[in-house]
Amino acid sequence: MHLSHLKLTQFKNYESQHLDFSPRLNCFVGFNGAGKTNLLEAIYYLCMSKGYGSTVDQYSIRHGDRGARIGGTFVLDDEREDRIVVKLRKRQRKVIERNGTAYARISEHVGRYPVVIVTPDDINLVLEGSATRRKLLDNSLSQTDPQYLNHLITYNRLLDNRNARLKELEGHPDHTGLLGVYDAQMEAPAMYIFEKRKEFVDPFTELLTQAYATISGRREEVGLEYKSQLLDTGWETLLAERAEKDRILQRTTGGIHRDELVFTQDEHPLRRVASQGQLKSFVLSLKLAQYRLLERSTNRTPILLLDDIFDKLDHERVKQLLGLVMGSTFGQLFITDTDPERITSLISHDPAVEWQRFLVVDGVARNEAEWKRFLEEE
Ligand SMILES: Nc1ncnc2c1ncn2[C@@H]1O[C@H](COP(=O)(O)OP(=O)(O)OP(=O)(O)O)[C@@H](O)[C@H]1O
Repeated sequence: MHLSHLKLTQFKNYESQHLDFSPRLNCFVGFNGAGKTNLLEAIYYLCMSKGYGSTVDQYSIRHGDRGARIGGTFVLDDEREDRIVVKLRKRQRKVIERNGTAYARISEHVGRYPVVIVTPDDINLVLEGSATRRKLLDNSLSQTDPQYLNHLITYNRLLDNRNARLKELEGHPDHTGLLGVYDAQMEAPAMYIFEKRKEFVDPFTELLTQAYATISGRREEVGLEYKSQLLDTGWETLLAERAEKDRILQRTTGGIHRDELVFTQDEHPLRRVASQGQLKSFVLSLKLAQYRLLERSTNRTPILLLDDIFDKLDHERVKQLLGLVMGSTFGQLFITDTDPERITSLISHDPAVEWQRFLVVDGVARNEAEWKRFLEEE
């Protein structure tokens, strides 16, 4: 599977942009702030129906405009084409269409066109709080199981309602029984998510170990452990045990929103024992394991987006990573770089790799032939 075409209208710093891509490697080259990452973001929108990280839909609309449109054509393995359009409008629900028909639920879209993004911020998977690691779980499982995403959306909505109710009560007992209603409604989504997260760990760890050995060539054994309050107790008991604490703290202290993934190196907490280099290798391995897991579960080759890897990763690791992902077992790649020569020198030794380089200047991206024509016409 690959993305053959991208069409942007009023998206971030792009007014109007059409791009045709290579099925293998595509590089976006340009100065800082030119709009390279915005192109990766647009591709991510097409696959995941949203931007990555903390991107907010409203801020993806070009300043001063009232709406944005991202259109893309995916070519599937049997040569069929799927046309996807994401429409963002100020203060309105976003609409996603597949071959001209809008989805009733956006969760029906996620997972059809699997994607993995590698960014310098990935190091936060190790350094920051547990929410970033739950996102890794949720991102992977949402792409492989539409039910998972539906349950997650339901759970988060009920959790918000429950927390709002606890605040409203200001530490007093709930005589209306509303909290009990939320508790009962949360059980099915919570247990579904818990079971899926538990099942995720073993196959993922195996892929992680393989990826780490390839990237680092080292002997340390890396792993991960899933921690959940639900491993020790059932849903009803958990909430009953925490009822008093919840009332006093005015928030929900038990549930799958408190789950944690613990990363280990030779059975020690990774963060405590790993060197900087080992941390970076580990984080890349997480993403490559995610890639393989998605490939296996969706039966499609995911799209791989590599953002800013040259500026933040050391040269050796970048070389190793590129050598790996340009191999025949990977699919379509999109890479950003500020230096037009660097990427060329790294990949030009492999004539088998079909690639396309785009120069990005202030919200305009063109391949080399297009730039030449444009400059001749000027
Ligand atoms: N909603 C928006 N409307 C207009 N411009 C926007 C909008 N959101 C972001 N931008 C602009 O997009 C540019 C940032 O683009 P992007 O992050 O893609 O740059 P980049 O080429 O990846 O840079 P770097 O090399 O620094 O990562 C900035 O100039 C920013 O002002």
